[in-house]
Amino acid sequence: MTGDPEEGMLSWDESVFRNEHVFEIDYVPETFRHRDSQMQSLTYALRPAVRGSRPLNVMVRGPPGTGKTTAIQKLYDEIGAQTRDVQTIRVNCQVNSTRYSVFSRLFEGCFDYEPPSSGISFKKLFGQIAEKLVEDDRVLVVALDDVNYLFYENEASDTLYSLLRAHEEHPGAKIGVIVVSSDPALEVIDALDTRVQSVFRPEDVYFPVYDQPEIVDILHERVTRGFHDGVVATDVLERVGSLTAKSGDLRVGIDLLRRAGLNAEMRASRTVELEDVEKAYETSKYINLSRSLNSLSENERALLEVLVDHDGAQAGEVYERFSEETDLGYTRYSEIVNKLDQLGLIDAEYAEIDGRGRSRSLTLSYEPEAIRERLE
Ligand SMILES: Nc1ncnc2c1ncn2[C@@H]1O[C@H](COP(=O)(O)OP(=O)(O)OP(=O)(O)O)[C@@H](O)[C@H]1O
Repeated sequence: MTGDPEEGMLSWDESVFRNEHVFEIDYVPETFRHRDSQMQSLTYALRPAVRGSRPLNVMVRGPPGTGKTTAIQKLYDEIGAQTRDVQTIRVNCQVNSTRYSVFSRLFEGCFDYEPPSSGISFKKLFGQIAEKLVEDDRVLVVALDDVNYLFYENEASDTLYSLLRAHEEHPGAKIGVIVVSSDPALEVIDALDTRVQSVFRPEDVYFPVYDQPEIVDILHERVTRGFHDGVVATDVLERVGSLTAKSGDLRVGIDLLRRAGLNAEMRASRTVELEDVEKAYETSKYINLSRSLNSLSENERALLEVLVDHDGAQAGEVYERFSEETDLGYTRYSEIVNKLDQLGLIDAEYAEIDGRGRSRSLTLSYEPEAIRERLE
């Protein structure tokens, strides 16, 4: 960047940011407003754990970017400040999407090191975790964050069943489960096997999308902490709020602020202007898409790549192209189609084809170009 001594211009070693870190993905906000009733319900459910008893199980639901993960983090911090007798672990099911890998993560949380990489049976893995809990007389609270991913892999029922029946196979083991789902189309309870339904009666805690005034209020605090005084004027913040309210995903707003700040710096400006926000929105509005794409396996991405060039084609035709790229059979292919559909990346709709019965047509939910760019 070229230095410019003019009034209102940034010199090369200046920044509009006071603390850019507050816009990063892993930043835990100091204050957590507009979620009092949800925090109360969660506290109520987990209180028994602090007294050494098994807590109530909880089902947390709500669209992406509505504060579910942050609520769990806040709660875990509060519990940690109260007692050492509760082991709290958050499992990101986007990353750990099978029962075995969920329990590997629990093992790591309990022992502070990873389970042997040579691989031990699930039974052993589970046994060691349970033994450790009983030995240390600790209650385990497991949050299965983005649990919808376990459903997409057909692993949810087995995972929950093991967790919920732990005390039967391992007397004295006390485990509470918080399942967190961000898929509005997923009826968590209905999607579980009946054997799990009969033992899983969770407290329901719902996180609705924030409305625009709430979004502006929350983002105002980020602006104060993240930018120098006077960098973001009220009308600019209001614009960020209204763009964010379109999806209700707070991540869009946080990303928007950061990118708009960078755009201002690019112009060597001391203030963020509306044009910086509009330009940033072209990228920030896809933040959820980028997140979903990052969680995909190679085969899942390969299918999307085929679809970018065959948007709207029939499933059979797409399979032909897909099988040229991979050696997967039709059953596995169908499973991937279903997963991409559930993730909201594609729309797989049955349609009549003349004289040939029903077939699915596969349509991308985003512009093909937006997907192509983000797959590269
Ligand atoms: N009330 C709030 N106050 C301050 N920041 C918030 C608040 N709610 C959410 N955030 C911020 O918004 C971002 C998204 O929140 P979070 O990850 O908790 O959402 P989520 O509901 O778990 O999303 P997903 O379902 O996609 O995992 C985070 O950066 C978080 O810090």
